[in-house]
Amino acid sequence: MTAEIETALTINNLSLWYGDKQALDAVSLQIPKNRITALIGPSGCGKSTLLRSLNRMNDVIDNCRVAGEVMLDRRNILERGGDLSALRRRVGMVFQRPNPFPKSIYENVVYGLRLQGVRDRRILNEAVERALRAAALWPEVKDSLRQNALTLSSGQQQRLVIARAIAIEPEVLLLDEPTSALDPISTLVIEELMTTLKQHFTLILVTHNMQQAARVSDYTAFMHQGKVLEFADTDTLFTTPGQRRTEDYITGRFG
Ligand SMILES: Nc1ncnc2c1ncn2[C@@H]1O[C@H](COP(=O)(O)OP(=O)(O)OP(=O)(O)O)[C@@H](O)[C@H]1O
Repeated sequence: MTAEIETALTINNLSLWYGDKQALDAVSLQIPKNRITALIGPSGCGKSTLLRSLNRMNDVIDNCRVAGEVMLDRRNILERGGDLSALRRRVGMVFQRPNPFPKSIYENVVYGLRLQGVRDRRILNEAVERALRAAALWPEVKDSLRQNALTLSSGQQQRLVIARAIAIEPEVLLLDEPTSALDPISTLVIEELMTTLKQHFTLILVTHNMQQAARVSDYTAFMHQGKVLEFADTDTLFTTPGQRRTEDYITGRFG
């Protein structure tokens, strides 16, 4: 990685077990700031587990044990006793299926701000417009902010969920297969959106779609059986992979 690129998150020797099953095995990665990093690899290799570790979503799973460090600004976010809501304000997450709340478009976007105690109507209005513009949804919904979010199409719902995540201005946005439930046109809209969002946020994207990883990401980590086998800038990883397994996977020979 070139020297001028800052690091948003540093993962040191991260291992994770679900009961006796080891799902992550000594993962170390430096996630570049204001870039898109894709996590790819065959089903069950640990992509979602790694992503979910970065805002401690695995905490709720019984029998889940972690070792290692995830450093965000020189603090290990895995330390016990850390403030989880503060962490999730800094590291937001978007899931495979759009999951807006059954509330108005407006209330979805201001949800996190209201939790933080923001009441000033002007601040909330500005945040709604800013987040919806950033999520490329404003022109479509600006006249129907009081409409129930569940009346939107799935592609619009996913952009709304992204607006909800970015309204509280996290530093890192985790995206777990954010387009796998969408049609090709909505997928392209979200892919374009990701490339504009990286100006303000660090994005980490789990995807099964090799073309998507190649199209949108700046860096790619190839995972296999809980390990990161290869991490490189996306062009290098896709054109001249350093490992035989990476090559076999990206050319469709396994996985
Ligand atoms: N809650 C859980 N309890 C027990 N085992 C789990 C749990 N979640 C995941 N696993 C196991 O951990 C391993 C890694 O799973 P993970 O979902 O992280 O992989 P993945 O690469 O994201 O897979 P996919 O591409 O299929 O979504 C798999 O063997 C999976 O079965």
